[in-house]
This record gives sequence, C-alpha cells and structure tokens, in this order.
Amino acid sequence: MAVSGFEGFEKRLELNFSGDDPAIGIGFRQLDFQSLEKVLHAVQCTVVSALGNQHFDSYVLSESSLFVYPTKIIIKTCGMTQLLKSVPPLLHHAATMDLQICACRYTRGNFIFPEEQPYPHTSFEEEIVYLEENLPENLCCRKASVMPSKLSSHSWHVFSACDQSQMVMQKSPYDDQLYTAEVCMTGLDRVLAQKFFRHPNDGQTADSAGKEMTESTGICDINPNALICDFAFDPCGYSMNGIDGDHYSTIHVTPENGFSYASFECVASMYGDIVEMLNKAVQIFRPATMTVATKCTSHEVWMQVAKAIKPLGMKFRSCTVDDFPGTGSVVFQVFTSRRK
Ligand SMILES: C[S@+](CC[C@H](N)C(=O)[O-])C[C@H]1O[C@@H](n2cnc3c(N)ncnc32)[C@H](O)[C@@H]1O
Repeated sequence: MAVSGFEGFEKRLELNFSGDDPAIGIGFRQLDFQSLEKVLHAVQCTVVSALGNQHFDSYVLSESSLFVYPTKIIIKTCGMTQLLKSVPPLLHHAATMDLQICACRYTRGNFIFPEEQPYPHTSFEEEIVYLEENLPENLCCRKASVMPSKLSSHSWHVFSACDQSQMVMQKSPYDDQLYTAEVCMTGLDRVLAQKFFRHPNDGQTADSAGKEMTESTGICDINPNALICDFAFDPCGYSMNGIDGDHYSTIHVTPENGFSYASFECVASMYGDIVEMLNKAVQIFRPATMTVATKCTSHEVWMQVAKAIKPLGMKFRSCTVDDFPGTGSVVFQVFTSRRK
C-alpha cells in the first residue's frame, strides 16, 4: 500500500483484436493460466478468484479485475500496480495466437495519491509516451485527452488508438445499443462503508466473507441474473465480478475513511435497465462525489444516467463530451451529494 493510503482509482486498459472468428474460435481464451499469471506479475498483481461461461473468462485480481474474451481483453487495476506493463507481453501472446491488435483504449480518473504512482504512471504524459512506444504502427489513429469537470479534483483521462479498419468499420445495430458505464465514487457514506470491513476472527474465508458482503449490502440485487464471483480482503476491502451472458459487471470497494472509494462498471443496453442498476449501485455507497463515464453515441444515454442519479439526492455538476478514434463519443458526468 502507498504510504498515505490505498489508491482506489483504477487504471483501465481495453485491447481489441482481429484475426479470430469469435463464432468458432476461442482466441485469447486459449492463453494458459500460467502465461496469464506472468502478465499479471509484470503488472504487480495476482488472481484471487475466477469464473467463466461460454462467452468469456473473468478474474478477480488482488487489485481489481480482468476479463478475457476471444478478441478482447479488459484489465482494470488499482493501488500501485503498473498496468501498462501488461501491453508488451499481451501483444507478444496475441502474435503467437495469430491475433492482430486493432484497437486500444486506456482510461482513468484522477489518482487520490498521484505522487505515489510508479513508472509508467507518474503522469498522464508518461503513460501516453509509454503507450506510444509500445503499440504497433498499425494503430495509426490516436488521440489522448483529459476531459475536465467543474471539480478540479475530478477529470477523466482517455487515450484511444485504432487501425484504419476501425475508423471505417460499420458497427452492427447491436453494437450501437450497447455501451460501457464506468462509475467512480469517493467519500462513501461511513456507515455503509463499514459493511466492507471483516469482523475480527470471523472464521470465514475470503470467499465466504465476500459472499456475505454481496448479500448484506444488496450488491446481489443490482443484476439478479448475474453469476457473481466475490472476494473480501482482510481487514477490509471488497471486489466482485458479475457475468450475465456476454455482459460483465464489476464492483471494487476501498472502505477506509479518509480515502474511501468504490467503482462500478457494467455493460448496458440502451433499452435495458441501466437506470435501475445505477440507482441500486449508488444507494449501496451514497458517495459524496461520483463520476460516470459512458462510451456511447446517444444523447438518450446521458439523460438516462442523470435520471438514475438525481433522485438519490445527487446534484448534477457538469457534463463533458469528446470524440475518440475507434471509440466514438465519451461522455463524462459529475455529480455531488447534497448532504452536508
Ligand atoms: C483490491 S480492493 C478494491 C480495489 C478497488 N480499485 C477500489 O479501491 O475500490 C482494495 C481494498 O482492499 C484492501 N486490501 C486489503 N488487503 C489487500 C491486498 N492484499 N491487496 C489489495 N488490497 C487489499 C485495501 O486496503 C482496500 O481497502
């Protein structure tokens, strides 16, 4: 842990590949567990729990989560991990499986303890230089941007790179209906945060204590259809991955007062129940400040997000929109609690 406290804000990397027919091949899922562990070793984290279905594999990590699809990898790590160090070994493994990288997206919020971050995460500039140096030239359409908000403490860092095929590719109507929502919450309600502390000598395993937290906090009700893989850290802290068909969701909690943080991320459908899921997730933490970044093209989605959050006593503070190659529009919204 950093000297000052645990850094909850995650770094998130998504890599997309071509060269494998997802309908017949298993692509990246053929990578053996030992090789995956070596990649994670470079990042400075380990697998603590795993769950998969016919669509993808999900791993709860000592610092957040990893999702492996046939042609997509999503890896999210917090603390003092060196997430971007996973890029060279992942690209090496992709080449051995005849997969070609066609898009890369890196996102994060503002670190609570930026001065504690190790190379290559000491600044956004350094992260970009590292990515530029380690991504192949075919990802020629690139953009990096820091999306601001009304709060100087909260901004959204985005780097996106893709090849020409992603720029011209016509997305299927199904793709347009799906989007990812990344929610970051700080200043968690102190009473609610207590539920993510273990009881001393509770005689439970990390898995059974995690299950109890999933149930007692209402996390299990966010998407009742999801299969959940959960883990309770000692003496406190919680992580879960939910899998529902080809959709994932994930929650991570740092409950310590002074630097409390929780994140919620899910894939949602434009016509699905994002309002209800977001509403339930926010009520579990009642944060002082929350940010929601959505990757979508529809104005309707931003409205849905605000509709889910405003009734919970959160005040809308700002909304920023920017466009990225291969990603489309990213919308970054900030809300603060009305409570004193
Ligand atoms: C890994 S979890 C959740 C991470 C997530 N990004 C977040 O902050 O919400 C972090 C929480 O678990 C606690 N924790 C306890 N043991 C840990 C360990 N061995 N590795 C990582 N975190 C641990 C931390 O103090 C923190 O409260």
